[in-house]
Order: sequence, then structure tokens, then C-alpha cells
Amino acid sequence: MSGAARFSPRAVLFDLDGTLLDTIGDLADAANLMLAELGRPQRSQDEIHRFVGKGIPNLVRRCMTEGRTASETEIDAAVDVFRRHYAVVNGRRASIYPGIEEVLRALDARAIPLAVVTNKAEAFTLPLLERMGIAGYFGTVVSGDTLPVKKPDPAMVRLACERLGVVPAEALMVGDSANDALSAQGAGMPVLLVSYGYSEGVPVDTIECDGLLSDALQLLDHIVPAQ
Ligand SMILES: O=C(O)COP(=O)(O)O
Ligand SMILES: [Mg+2]
Repeated sequence: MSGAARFSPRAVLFDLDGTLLDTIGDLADAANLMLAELGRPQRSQDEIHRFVGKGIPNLVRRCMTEGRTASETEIDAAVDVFRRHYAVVNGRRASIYPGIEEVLRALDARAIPLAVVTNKAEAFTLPLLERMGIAGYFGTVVSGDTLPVKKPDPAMVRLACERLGVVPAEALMVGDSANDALSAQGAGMPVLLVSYGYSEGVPVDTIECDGLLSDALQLLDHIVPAQ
């Protein structure tokens, strides 16, 4: 691939929803089970697609309030209802994006440490990685409730690097949204964005980053052995 930015990262950090895994079906099911239980109108999967990226509390808030009204107390209660339903459906319809397993195997074969950095809460992240059979590839997982802040704050990617024993400038982030781009850039880390994921309704090619991947396998074109 000519013209592609090339990196020799000492670690690669992956976003989860929309980058490694297509989870929108389960998120939409849990959201609509929550809305049904609360007696509120259903949302289309396309609407819910735009609400994914800043964690479950934000997803629930947007389901409850976009074009509708809900009190803070109702939103708080709805988060608990969502979590109860998501715990049941998490992973049921999820799939690994094409090329991801090959990429993970290739990076593993090159002994490059890998991490997941996701805004999804840990109680859902770890079982999902296990269920999809990819947990073993990752040296560490930083989830949306590991720290008091989520992406786009750079603290999560910094923590992942610290746990893997690399400095952020020597790592590479792979994500699908401005949350991933900003968190990496805030930590001084290059970032590639996949164009097949969820980017909160923002065209991914308008987000500043070091390269776009229309297919996960293209990541391998960007990674070259250190000189
Ligand atoms: O939980 C979300 O809203 C998004 O999760 P992600 O950071 O893995 O994309
Ligand atoms: Mg994502």
C-alpha cells in the first residue's frame, strides 16, 4: 500500500465497539428492552447507532432525552434497567469484524503487546471479550469505569500504556470515533480510524487522524518492523 503512514509501534491499543466488534444489535436490543419496560417509544437501530461512543450512561441519556423529556431521576433509573437487560443480551448478536482475528494473530506473532481501551463498562467488556474468543490477545483492558474519566480524556490510553510498559508516543491507537482520536492525540499517540464503525453520526473522514482503514486488514500495511 503506497502512501500509507507507517508505524513501528511497541504496543497497539484497540477500541472495542465499532472497531473490534460489531455490537450495535445487542446495544439496540438492550436499549429497546429498557424503553419498553419504561413505557417509552422504541428507537430505530440507526438512531441508537449515533448514540454509541461515550459509554452506557450517555447512550441511555440520549435514548431517554433526544426529542423527548426525562428527569435526572428517570435517567438514573433507566441506566440500571439498561444494564440489567444488557447483561442478558451482551454478545448474543455481536460479531468480530472481518479481518480482526487475522490482525490480532499477526500482531501477536510479532510479539507486539495489545490492549483494549473501551468506554464500555468493565462488567460487560470482559465477558464479551471472553465470549467472542479474543480475550487472550490482550495484555490489559481499560474500560469505561476503570477511571473516573472516559475517552476522549487521554487518561485511559495513558493507563493502558503504563500497564503495557510503553510510552504513549511509541504506541498506536486504532479506533472508530473522535473519542478515540482525541484521547490518543491528547496522550501524544498516533491514531488510525476504521471507517466501518460507529462515529456518533460524524463522517469519519472529517475526524483528524493519521489514516483511515476501510478494512481491518489494512492495519497491517501501516505496521512495519522497527529499524
Ligand atoms: O460504550 C460505548 O459507548 C463505546 O465503546 P467503545 O469505546 O468501545 O467504542
Ligand atoms: Mg468505538
